[in-house]
Amino acid sequence: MKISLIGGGSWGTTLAQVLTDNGHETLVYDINESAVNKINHGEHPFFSNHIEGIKATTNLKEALAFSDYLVLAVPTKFMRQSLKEINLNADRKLHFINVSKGIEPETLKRVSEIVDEEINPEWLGAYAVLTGPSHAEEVIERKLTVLTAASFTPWFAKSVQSLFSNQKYLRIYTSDDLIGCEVGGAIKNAIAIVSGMMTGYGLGENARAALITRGILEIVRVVVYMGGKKETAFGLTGIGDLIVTASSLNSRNFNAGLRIGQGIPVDQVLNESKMVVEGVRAIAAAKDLCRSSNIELPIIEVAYDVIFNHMTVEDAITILLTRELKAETIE
Ligand SMILES: NC(=O)C1=CN([C@@H]2O[C@H](COP(=O)(O)OP(=O)(O)OC[C@H]3O[C@@H](n4cnc5c(N)ncnc54)[C@H](O)[C@@H]3O)[C@@H](O)[C@H]2O)C=CC1
Ligand SMILES: O=C(CO)COP(=O)(O)O
Repeated sequence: MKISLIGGGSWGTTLAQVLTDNGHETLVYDINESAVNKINHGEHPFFSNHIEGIKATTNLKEALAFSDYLVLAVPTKFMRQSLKEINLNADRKLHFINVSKGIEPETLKRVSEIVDEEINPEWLGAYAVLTGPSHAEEVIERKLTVLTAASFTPWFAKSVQSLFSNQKYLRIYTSDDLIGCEVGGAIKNAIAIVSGMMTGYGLGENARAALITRGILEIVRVVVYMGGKKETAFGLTGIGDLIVTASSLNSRNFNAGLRIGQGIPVDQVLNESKMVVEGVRAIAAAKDLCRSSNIELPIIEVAYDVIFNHMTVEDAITILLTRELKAETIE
């Protein structure tokens, strides 16, 4: 098959390599000319790995003419604008596979909802999210990875499953819980930033295990509040992705938190990150949910104060430790 990828960053280019490995033809669209040139010269724009058989363009019309299947791989901050441009240039039904992880803080919308709002029903075909524990740094080296393709449209979840699965290093499960998968993938980034902060501040593995355990419960609460299934949060797209992101130096979110925990000012950390740190917007979105609902997200609330209100990591930890003592609840 032919598949176009919108966004040729760390993840978009890596997934183009997966699809090429699987025998498909790919065309990557990116607004960054230097990234496009690198891809056309067989270089990954963000890693030192060579890539093979992938073409790239800065011309959106060319990418839309190439395929009816679009992989959406731009950071969620640019997603709405990118979809507006796709809608303006579309001339037939398109099927969307979103691989970005975030919730729009201004609207609390998931990517599938943004697609529904921005793409004219005439051009809107099927939609799926492909998500789970997957650092691009490992996938580009063809290290074993397992993901989930979720859609309200069963044939499309299966179609995404067979496009991306191979018997060498990538296995895809399907799910019908689109909401749970989208929300889990977004909120785990918030907890991953906190994990980095704690590590940067000097806490150890005991603290990280506690954070992952209590953090997944905050993810469950947001998933359920937004209409997803609790069980989904205990699968690849929730706990699986949280484990990999909250404990790896490959994670942009963990790394940003690490530097904040070491005392580097938040603005400096975010300005110096060459790649997207999605968790900052996830923290803002989840904090807003807290304000407008009665869900309890103590970890995300202190993370918000560290990122947006100059609270120190030390004070954030003190706030968590001095909460009222109570029985352990797993919900
Ligand atoms: N890097 C990773 O390991 C993984 C990333 N993701 C998610 O994938 C999404 C993208 O992340 P990365 O690839 O890491 O980001 P990145 O920062 O490496 O690359 C983003 C790319 O998008 C391009 N871009 C920005 N606006 C655009 C537009 N309007 N049209 C076309 N291209 C545009 C940029 O030029 C850049 O090349 C994020 O939501 C991230 O959470 C998901 C799984 C793994
Ligand atoms: O989503 C990811 C791994 O599954 C990538 O996480 P980071 O954006 O923190 O690198």
